[in-house]
Amino acid sequence: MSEQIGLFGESENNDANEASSMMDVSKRVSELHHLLHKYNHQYYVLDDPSVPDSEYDALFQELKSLEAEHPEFITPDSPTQRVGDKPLSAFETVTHELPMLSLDNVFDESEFRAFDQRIKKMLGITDSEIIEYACEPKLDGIAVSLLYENGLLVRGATRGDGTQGEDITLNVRTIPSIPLKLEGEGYPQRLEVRGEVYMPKKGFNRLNEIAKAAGEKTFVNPRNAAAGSLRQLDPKLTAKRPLEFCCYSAGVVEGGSLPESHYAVLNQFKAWGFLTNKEMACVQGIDECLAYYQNLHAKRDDLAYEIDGIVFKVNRFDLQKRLGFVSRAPRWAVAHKFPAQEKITVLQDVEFQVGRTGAITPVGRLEPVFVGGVTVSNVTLHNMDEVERLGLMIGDSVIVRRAGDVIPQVVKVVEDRRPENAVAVSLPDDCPVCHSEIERVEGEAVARCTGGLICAAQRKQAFIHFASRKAMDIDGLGEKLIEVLVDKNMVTSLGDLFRLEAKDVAALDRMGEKSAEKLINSLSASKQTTLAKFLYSLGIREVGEATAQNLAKAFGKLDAIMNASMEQLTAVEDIGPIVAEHILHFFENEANRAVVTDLVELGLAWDDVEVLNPVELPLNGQTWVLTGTLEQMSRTEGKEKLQALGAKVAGSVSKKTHCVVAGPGAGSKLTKAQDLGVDVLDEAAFIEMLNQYGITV
Ligand SMILES: NC(=O)c1ccc[n+]([C@@H]2O[C@H](COP(=O)([O-])OP(=O)(O)OC[C@H]3O[C@@H](n4cnc5c(N)ncnc54)[C@H](O)[C@@H]3O)[C@@H](O)[C@H]2O)c1
Ligand SMILES: [Zn+2]
Repeated sequence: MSEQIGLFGESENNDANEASSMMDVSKRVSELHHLLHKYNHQYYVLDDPSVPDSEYDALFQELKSLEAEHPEFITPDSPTQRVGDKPLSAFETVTHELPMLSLDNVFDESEFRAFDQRIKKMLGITDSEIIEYACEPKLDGIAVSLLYENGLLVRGATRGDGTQGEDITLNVRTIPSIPLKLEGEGYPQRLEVRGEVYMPKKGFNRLNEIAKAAGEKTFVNPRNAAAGSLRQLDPKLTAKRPLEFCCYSAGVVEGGSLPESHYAVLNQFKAWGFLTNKEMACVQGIDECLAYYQNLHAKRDDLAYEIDGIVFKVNRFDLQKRLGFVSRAPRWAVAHKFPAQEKITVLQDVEFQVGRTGAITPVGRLEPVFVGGVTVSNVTLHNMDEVERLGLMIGDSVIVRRAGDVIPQVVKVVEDRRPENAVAVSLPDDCPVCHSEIERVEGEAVARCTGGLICAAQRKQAFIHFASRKAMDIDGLGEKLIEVLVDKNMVTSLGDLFRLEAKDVAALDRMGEKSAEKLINSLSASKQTTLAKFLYSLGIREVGEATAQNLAKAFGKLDAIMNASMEQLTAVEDIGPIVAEHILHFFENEANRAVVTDLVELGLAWDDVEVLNPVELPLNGQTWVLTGTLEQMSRTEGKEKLQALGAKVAGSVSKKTHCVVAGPGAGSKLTKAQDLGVDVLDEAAFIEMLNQYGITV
């Protein structure tokens, strides 16, 4: 470059430009060193990467091309010159007798063809000649070396920094596919077998489900799960993890010999009891390699384990020997990577959707990102527990994963990229569709709209349930007809059904005068019902037939149920605090009450049943929230005491909250209470109040 600039003769200016551009390069190179060292440490040592591989690979490629243009910046400690990272001293150190290297990557066909050409050039063969390649899936796990002496497994080690790894003998011994003793005969006295320890997808999903259910940290992907599981200090933990080992090369060989080609060696290993990959093949030339790549790419999602590309190796050992190595990788092999399944993007917003059953689902709006073969711009965040578990804020950079046909997921927040103006995600107080209050029952992950009867998002479901056989049993009013009536806005509220006129119904597709007449008649006949059926037909959450009957028997009158307190409701057979809370929420909603009144005015009727005497309680009609840690009692105990006084205990603060009890460590709920001007009690004041009502702690 300097020569060229010199030729143009614009020396002074260009020298200055060049100097400053060299400064820029130098600065960027050291930035890249810093970042890649950090990511290496997180990935190889901590088994907890903060960025996806695609991000790492892009930075690595950037450094490689800067170094290619400016070789003066290549230093021995550059990440491009090294393998992995030095492991921690938690395990004994193993010095590899032969270094364990990495692989060069290519990302597209032209880079791959360039690799083939480079090899041919080095071997001094013409372009028309063909090289034999061994093809294997690139298993996404962790490289392991196994040493056998006289056929017995004597040592297992991680790759570490390629020169020194960790002694994980006790851990590898727990992996069923690793033979403790070689089968058959003819093996060298000392034999090092290398391969990948990985976690098949099924086991990975199960492991994460268990962790999620326990509210624990989940693994981002099977690779990190495998690495984390293998490097447990307690081999009993490793033994519980579903790990597999698949061999892919030999290391040290003494006191014996191996076949002359890579493919033959792997087949020999298989005969000695190792698992080899079923997909491996030996092909002639680059075009067959590309066909193999396409074929396996198409099968990628159906494989039982995760792969992130294909490894192609020159099959003949004599050729491998002539090609040799560069600092961190052999020249005779390359990994052709698949498009990334994990990418970083920005969470621009979180919106809340209402499902057919009223479930409120937070949905992340993403800066569109191409991942796993599609552009993803929305991602379900499932529920608020999940949002909290991930620690998500709007504005965050997040890792989005889309593997196979599994729906895209946010798997992690890239914490050190959180902008200063990041905004907490909070559940709205009201349903975005009908503006009814959203309830989030303590202990339940899913929040719901309480406007069951009036919420357009839930309307069809509400009508279908209302008309069903065990509810109002309206003959001739099936799901299809309901869909049409709702879509045409002929009914919006349940009462509208009884205002339908035969002539309007008869005008609908596939309805004649006769069937319209029949429908109107059965609607009118259904009006005489029982209190239990009527209650059931309202579709209150978790109020099934039996609960509806118990309610009817216990209260006798609809009014009494509509105004019942927590204490009265939980006194009813089989009604616990959660169901009681659903009933309370339902009838607290003015719109729901209006629908019920409308139906009664339209003539829905039933005979009264004998009544229980209601009890009045001091906190009837009040909603309380507990947050932070209580020291004199558990949160559950606090909740039970409040309920015993007739209060409802909710999981989130809204303007309808009567009072918040805040212990140490209270966070966003306390802030929200203060913002809304809701009363706040500390634990001492709370206990004092309980005492006043005769409840001792
Ligand atoms: N996300 C991060 O922060 C982060 C950090 C460091 C590295 N990485 C990822 O790791 C890669 C570099 O890791 P690497 O140095 O282990 O190299 P590599 O994964 O690119 O390739 C070498 C490794 O491939 C594995 N492998 C799987 N199947 C194989 C087969 N059939 N034959 C031979 N080897 C096979 C072996 O473990 C071997 O050590 C990067 O490309 C990047 O994607 C990510
Ligand atoms: Zn709603």
